[in-house]
Amino acid sequence: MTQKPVVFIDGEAGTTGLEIRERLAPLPVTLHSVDHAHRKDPAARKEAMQAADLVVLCLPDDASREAVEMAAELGDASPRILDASTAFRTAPGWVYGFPELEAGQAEAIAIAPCVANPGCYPTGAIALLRPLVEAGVMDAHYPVCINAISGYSGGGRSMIEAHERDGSPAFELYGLKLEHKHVPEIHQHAGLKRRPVFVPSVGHFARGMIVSIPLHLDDLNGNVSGEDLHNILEKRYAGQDHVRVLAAEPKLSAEALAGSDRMELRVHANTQNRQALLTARLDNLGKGASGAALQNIRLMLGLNAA
Ligand SMILES: NC(=O)C1=CN([C@@H]2O[C@H](COP(=O)(O)OP(=O)(O)OC[C@H]3O[C@@H](n4cnc5c(N)ncnc54)[C@H](OP(=O)(O)O)[C@@H]3O)[C@@H](O)[C@H]2O)C=CC1
Ligand SMILES: CC(=O)N[C@@H](CCC(=O)OP(=O)(O)O)C(=O)O
Repeated sequence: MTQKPVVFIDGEAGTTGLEIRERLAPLPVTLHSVDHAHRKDPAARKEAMQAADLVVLCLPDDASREAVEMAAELGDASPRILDASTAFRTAPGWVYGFPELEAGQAEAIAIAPCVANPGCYPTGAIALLRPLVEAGVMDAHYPVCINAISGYSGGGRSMIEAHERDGSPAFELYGLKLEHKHVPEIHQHAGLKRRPVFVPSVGHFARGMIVSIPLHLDDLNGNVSGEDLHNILEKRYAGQDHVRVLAAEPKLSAEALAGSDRMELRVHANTQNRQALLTARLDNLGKGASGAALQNIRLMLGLNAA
């Protein structure tokens, strides 16, 4: 009998770590943990890394960078790494953990030593934009503006605690310096040459997300209709379990996919006004974090039949 691969989740008590742990429970892997009291003890974490085939980092960015340095010090005993933070998503040498990104991406993830799990907002934005840029319909210099709303679990333990006490706003725009940490990732992996404007917001609901991108159809190439955009996305994601391209709806609730690992893409168009709105709906903790992490873990450990 072959041995089960050993997985260590560094940050397993956090919001993302706990969700990954739950999703791993039914899979043929051995989970290696560090005693809660020692969860920030570098020596204990390094020992756990040494015992693991795969380390999943569910930590703030700086702690992730430290963990990667720690793993590198193990030399030949260094485990493979899946990082859920923002730290390495545009870093050379790291594979971007979005299996649906393009042909060959899932295969690249399967053999990569280091994989960066995508951000929640970028997952929606890149899924909508990249196929249009690659099809030549959207110029890479198009002035893209992205609006998004997330459930408060997107802000991790501290934001969850703040919202679950009294007094958190029902709806809040943030990132108003227009330098949110996800912009470089969207810019690079969507294939854009011009930096997009990104306006995130958070609502007083636990989980769920909508990313929406308004477009002027006359500023796209090839005199395209909303139906053409839908067809490009539909063809691109045909056969993908986690990404569905669906018909436009009159209304969208951000919470509808809470608890799911799927993402829904739609094109809402007004033919007469030559305008369209692209939308991606997902769970920030599902396809936006732990669900995507599980897709990557399965690929990295060859567990897709399990
Ligand atoms: N929440 C979300 O929707 C998403 C989050 N992510 C990313 O996942 C990562 C984790 O986020 P999230 O789970 O939300 O955050 P949380 O704050 O909920 O969890 C972070 C965990 O890391 C622990 N931790 C902090 N510093 C260290 C350290 N030096 N060594 C070991 N453990 C440490 C924390 O412990 P303690 O609480 O005791 O300090 C906590 O358990 C972040 O990089 C985030 O960007 C990615 C996609 C979506
Ligand atoms: C509501 C909220 O605060 N959301 C977080 C994004 C979620 C996150 O930190 O995760 P990833 O970078 O790993 O996707 C933020 O805007 O910083």
